[in-house]
Amino acid sequence: MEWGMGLLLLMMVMGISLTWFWYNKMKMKMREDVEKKSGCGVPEGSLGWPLIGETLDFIASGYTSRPVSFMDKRKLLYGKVFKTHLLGTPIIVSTDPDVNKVVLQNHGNIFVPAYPKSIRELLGEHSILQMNGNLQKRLHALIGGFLRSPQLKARITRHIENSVRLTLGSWQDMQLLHVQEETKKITFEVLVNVLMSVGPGEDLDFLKREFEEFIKGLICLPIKFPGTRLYKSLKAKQRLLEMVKKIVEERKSAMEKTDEKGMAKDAVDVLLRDSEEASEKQSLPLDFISGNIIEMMIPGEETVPMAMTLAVKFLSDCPVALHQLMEENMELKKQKKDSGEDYGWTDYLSLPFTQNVISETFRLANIINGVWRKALKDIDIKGYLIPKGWCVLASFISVHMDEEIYENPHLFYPWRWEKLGAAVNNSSFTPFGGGQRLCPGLELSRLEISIFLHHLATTYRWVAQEDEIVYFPTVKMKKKLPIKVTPLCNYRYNQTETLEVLSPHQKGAIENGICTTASKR
Ligand code: HEM
Repeated sequence: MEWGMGLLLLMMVMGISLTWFWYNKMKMKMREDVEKKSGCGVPEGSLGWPLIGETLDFIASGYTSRPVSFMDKRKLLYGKVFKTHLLGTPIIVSTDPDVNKVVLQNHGNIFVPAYPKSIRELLGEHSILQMNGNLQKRLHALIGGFLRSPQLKARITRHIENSVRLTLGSWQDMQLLHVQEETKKITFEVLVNVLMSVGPGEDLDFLKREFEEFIKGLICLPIKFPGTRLYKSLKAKQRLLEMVKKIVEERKSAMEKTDEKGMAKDAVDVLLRDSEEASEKQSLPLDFISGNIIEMMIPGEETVPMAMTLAVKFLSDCPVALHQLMEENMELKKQKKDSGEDYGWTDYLSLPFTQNVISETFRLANIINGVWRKALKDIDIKGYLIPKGWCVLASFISVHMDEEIYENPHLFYPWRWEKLGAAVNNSSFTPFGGGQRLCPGLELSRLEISIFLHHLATTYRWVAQEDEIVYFPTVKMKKKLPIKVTPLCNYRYNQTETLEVLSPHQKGAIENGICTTASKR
């Protein structure tokens, strides 16, 4: 028995040693071949252990308060672009804004999206997030044009306001609430409205339930049989597809019955109209439209509520910024009250400090920390060779946390944007990606967050409980950010211009409406 165990152990050791030897040999050969061909070098770096590479170190850094430490360590050893091995793939990581720019600007002939297998399975090959070439460009232009249009922004502003007011209103009677959960209520409803005009009710609840089940499988083991996570998520996608397809079909037959051509009311309308105008060969099949409507929910579903949650977190930790944001928003609220006018979408986006808070939140939060691409051919960028077939991670977080670009990069300091100028997407600031895949939801996201912050800051004061940001697999608050709120009419400014809590008696004496008591004017 003992002898048998010994032999087994010996065979295992020999097996591992042989694999290691073979692995290194392949690695060297691959590198020599490519370098010989091109005359420039594959970036330096280590591929780590067989199979797992450096994945454990990468994941471990995602559970610390400095997820960028994985990149920083290697940047020091090998330079701004290095190779490693993550999540089962040898990969070249770029922390250099110029290299990232080339990767993002490429028109799909050198770099194509490369998601992990579970994501690929769930998206399907016809998803805008995976497809390449003319069809991606066409879909991107249609959706981007619709989401950026002033008509949509004007209409959706009313909708977002209602949704925000309803949610904030429900906070009055809550002892403790979780910002991460509450903000999702607002943004999911807005997203579904923009994509397919489904309002509150049973259909919305069904979509929310099934969508949550669907996205649980985005990062999981790519094993597909009854009972596995991936299988359950694919089933949820099927149920979602049935419902969305029904909506699309009903809309199409309604369109055929009328010649009326007003403004498209949602993404379903946009895609159906484009199909109607296109020739037979180019028109988009209904299954394709339904699938893409669901897939477009993925980038919008968690990102916006997380940005709102993190803005609340950063502001709670920085009372000076919170005070300035409140002042600015109170001023707008007073103007609107005095003039009796409704808010327009431009009102929300024209508050400079609030916009700087939002940019700083995006820079620090890194909700999408980078994008993965695959090289279709050998390419040399700034003297770094990226060989055909290799994956590239254009790391946004490393650029956003680079102290050569941002002074004190780990500090929440919205005032930096006053010096840096308007936070437009450029190669050093890419929370929404760039190039031909630049997020079409960029402006809508900023508008939603601005409206949320305005109504929050002019309705409540809050105290946040201790909580931490976790960065892996996606950015989240460990405890969903619990806060206690107090309506702002319970406060007023005292002579030292700080807010003080009013007694019930003082409060009762004020008849001037919910927030005017807090205003200094
Ligand atoms: C804070 C909010 C958001 C962030 C940080 C964000 C970030 C991003 C990033 C980085 C990309 C580029 C992916 C790549 O290059 O592979 C992207 C693409 C995309 N986003 Fe967003 N996004 C946000 C909100 C939204 C919203 C609200 C929508 C929809 C209403 C949306 C729809 C899309 C779509 C359809 C794409 C794919 C574009 C294409 O490949 O052509 N996003 N987003």
